[in-house]
Amino acid sequence: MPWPVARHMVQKELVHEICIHRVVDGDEQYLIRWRHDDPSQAVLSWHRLEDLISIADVLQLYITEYIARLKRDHPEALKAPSLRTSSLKRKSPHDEGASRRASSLDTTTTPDFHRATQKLEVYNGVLFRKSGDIYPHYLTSAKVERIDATTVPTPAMLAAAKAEVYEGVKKGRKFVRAVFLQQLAGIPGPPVTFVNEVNKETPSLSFTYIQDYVYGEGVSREADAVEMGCSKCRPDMGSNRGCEYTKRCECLEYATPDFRGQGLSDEEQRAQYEAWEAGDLDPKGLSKRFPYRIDHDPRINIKQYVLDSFYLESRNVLYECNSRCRCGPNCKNRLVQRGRKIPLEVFRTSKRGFGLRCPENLRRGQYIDRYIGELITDAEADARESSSGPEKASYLFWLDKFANDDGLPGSLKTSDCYVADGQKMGGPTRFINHSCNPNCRLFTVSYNKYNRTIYDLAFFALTDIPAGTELTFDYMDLEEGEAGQATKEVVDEDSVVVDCLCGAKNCRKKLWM
Ligand SMILES: C[S@@+](CC[C@H](N)C(=O)[O-])C[C@H]1O[C@@H](n2cnc3c(N)ncnc32)[C@H](O)[C@@H]1O
Repeated sequence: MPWPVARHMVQKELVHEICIHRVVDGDEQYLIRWRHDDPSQAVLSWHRLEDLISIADVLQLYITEYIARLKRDHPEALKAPSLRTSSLKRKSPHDEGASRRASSLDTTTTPDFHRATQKLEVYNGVLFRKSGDIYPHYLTSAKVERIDATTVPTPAMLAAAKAEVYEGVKKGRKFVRAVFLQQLAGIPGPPVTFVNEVNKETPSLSFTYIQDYVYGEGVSREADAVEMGCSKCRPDMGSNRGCEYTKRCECLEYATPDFRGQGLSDEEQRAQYEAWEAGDLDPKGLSKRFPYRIDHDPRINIKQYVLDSFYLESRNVLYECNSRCRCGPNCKNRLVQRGRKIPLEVFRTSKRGFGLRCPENLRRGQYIDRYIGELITDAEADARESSSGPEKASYLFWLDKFANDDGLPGSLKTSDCYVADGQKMGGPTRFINHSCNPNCRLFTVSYNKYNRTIYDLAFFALTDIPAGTELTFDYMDLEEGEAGQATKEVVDEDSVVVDCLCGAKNCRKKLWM
């Protein structure tokens, strides 16, 4: 359900900050400082929550900082009964209806967007309204109430805000929560719900839910010009005749070869595989391991395609068919591209911020969702990483699977690789936390064997995962033998140290080693 159209919203680009709040006749109001070249002359105006939908992220930041200050300066204020008698009831992760209900707007706390903004107190200017938006207008007229904007919030305003203590932002917090639920409700596919039974926090609203990569500056999809589909496969040809006849499917040309059924001993098969991995064996014309297999879950008698065990235990690339292929839309070599099929739930963990889980049982090899974000260049990723804190590393994924891969055409240098940055935009998988003993893994999925720079990152379940279990993956995902090397590289750079709180027996104690 989309937001009801607000008749009057503050123009986000023109807002400098929210300075303070107050409660008037039970209505929470927030004082906006509008942008102005001269800070002392800035227009200031009080607004009710319904005006603030376009700056709900600014409101969230204001409330978060206000509560942090209260916690520090007036811890007794947070012991007010209102905080303890939380109205946030536990919603069962299995009760889809409850979560759905929660995501529709609560009319007791959600402002009436259709109510016109009534008379507002404005200093240093006036407000005018155009196409549903509110703009400030600086005025020098003697009739306009003037204030030195640099003295705001005044001691009287601060005292009023303090007197209200925690209660003063209660509706604001609910408003922020409602906006977040609305964001989740806008994600296509099975529901993505939200539960927080730990505290009253809401995930950041400074995040845009997108459905595919958003290309940043310097990122181009050029390589798609050479995209080719398989030409010898035919629609609905069935097992061992369509793309599953992997010797013939051109999309699978670079997929993992299958040395089974050729009378080779296990050792010979392994030697062949190692030769292929080292780039010493041309995969052309060899049978390939098909990426997906049918899985039958006897508990619910459902058959579905899951990732083949061999791939699940490796980190090999999954090659799927594409829109230019002759095999057609029913081809079994299309799973990730069909999108998420499972519901998800964002929830508050006790020590690691928010996390993600699935309210249904997941089968080993089951596809979960993609990791998406803004696609940026390697240079831009380096710049963003060095200008932010260590947290940044958790959101950057280098698409470097094919870097320095001399065995394949189109191999590239790491500096030519793109990077998916999921910090400001992405999907619900941005909430997946790290574990040193994970139950999911991120795989490379290519739809174009010639495009080595842009491919999908897709999460699959590594084990059967019971409903409601937190989904995790290893942020480092080192292959055997890589650990020592990686430790040295990152520690030498002296950059990223975040304590790992995954609690696994084999915990490496650091998120980045
Ligand atoms: C991609 S985000 C995951 C979602 C995050 N918990 C949130 O609330 O938005 C990565 C961040 O989560 C936290 N995190 C994830 N796994 C963790 C772990 N095992 N131990 C400690 N913090 C973790 C760290 O702050 C990390 O930078």
